[in-house]
Amino acid sequence: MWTEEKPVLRIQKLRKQYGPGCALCGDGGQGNLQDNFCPECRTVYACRDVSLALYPGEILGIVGESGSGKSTLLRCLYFDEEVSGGACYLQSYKEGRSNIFLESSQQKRYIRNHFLGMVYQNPYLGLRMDFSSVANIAEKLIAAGERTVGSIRIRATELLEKVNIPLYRSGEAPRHFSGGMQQRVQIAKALSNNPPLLLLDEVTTGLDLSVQANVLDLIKRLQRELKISMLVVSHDLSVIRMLADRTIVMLKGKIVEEGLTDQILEDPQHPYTQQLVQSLL
Ligand SMILES: Nc1ncnc2c1ncn2[C@@H]1O[C@H](COP(=O)(O)OP(=O)(O)OP(=O)(O)O)[C@@H](O)[C@H]1O
Repeated sequence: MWTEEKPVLRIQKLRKQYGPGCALCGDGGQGNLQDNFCPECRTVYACRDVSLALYPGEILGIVGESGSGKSTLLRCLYFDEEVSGGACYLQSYKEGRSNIFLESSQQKRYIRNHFLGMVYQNPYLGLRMDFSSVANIAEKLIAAGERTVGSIRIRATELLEKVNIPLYRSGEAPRHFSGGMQQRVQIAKALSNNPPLLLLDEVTTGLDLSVQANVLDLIKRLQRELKISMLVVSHDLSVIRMLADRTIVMLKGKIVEEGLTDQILEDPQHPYTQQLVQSLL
C-alpha cells in the first residue's frame, strides 16, 4: 500500500549510547553486553542500528518492554538527544536529501518548529503548566513564524475545539486539567504547525481505561482527518493494535521484528513478540 510513495521519514542505523564505550563492548555495542549494558565501562546502548521508514498517512507503532530504547528513539528524532551515529531524512526538508542529524542547531530548531510535533508521556515535558492552553499553542505557532495575534487566537481555539477542550476552558492553565485533558492540549499544541510527522510517546500510559480509549479515538480521528503520519511508541500492544497499520518490535535497543500489525498479532515470529502477543490473550 505504501511502497510506491516516498517515505515521509527514513532512519538509517540510528545509534544512541550513554557512556564512552570500551574494548569489551566494542564499536557501537557489538561486543560483550549484558542486555544493552556494558558491565566494564557502564555504557548503555539504548538504540542499536535502528532503521525504519514511515510512509504518508501511515501510523507506525513501536512496541517493546521498558528500557528497550523506544523513547530514546523519539527523543533523538525530536532533537531532545544527540545521536551517537546514523542518519535521518525528512521528505519535507530539502526533499529528503539531508541527514538532519548533521544539521546546525539553528536548522534543527527550524525542522522541529516546522515539520515535527511531539506528544510526551509526561505532559509536564510538552506543556507550560502555568500558561493558558491558548498561550501554549500560541508559543508553538510563534516559533513556526506566525505573528498575527488574531490568527493565532483563531487557530488556537480551533485546535482546542478539535481535541474537545471546551471553549470556556481554553483560557485556563493545563495545571488545572485532568490527565486526559492535558494530553489533549499537548496533541493540539503538537498539531498547531501542521507537521507532516507526529511523534507520540506513551501518550495514554497512566490514564484510566475510559480516558485512554477517548485519547486513542481522538488520535485515530485526527489521523483520518489530517492524513498525518505518526510514530506511536507504547509498551502496550493493545494500544499499538488499536492505532498502528504497521508495527516494529524493539528489544534491548534493537529491532527484532517488523510487519503489518495484523500479521504480527496473528503470526509473531520472534520469541519476545510471541510472549507479547500471548499476554494480550
Ligand atoms: N540519560 C540517560 N543516561 C543513561 N542511560 C539512559 C538515559 N536515558 C535512557 N537511558 C537508558 O537507555 C535505555 C533505553 O531507555 P528508554 O527510556 O529509551 O526505554 P523505553 O523503551 O522508552 O522504556 P520506558 O518506556 O520505560 O522509558 C535504558 O536502559 C535506559 O536506562
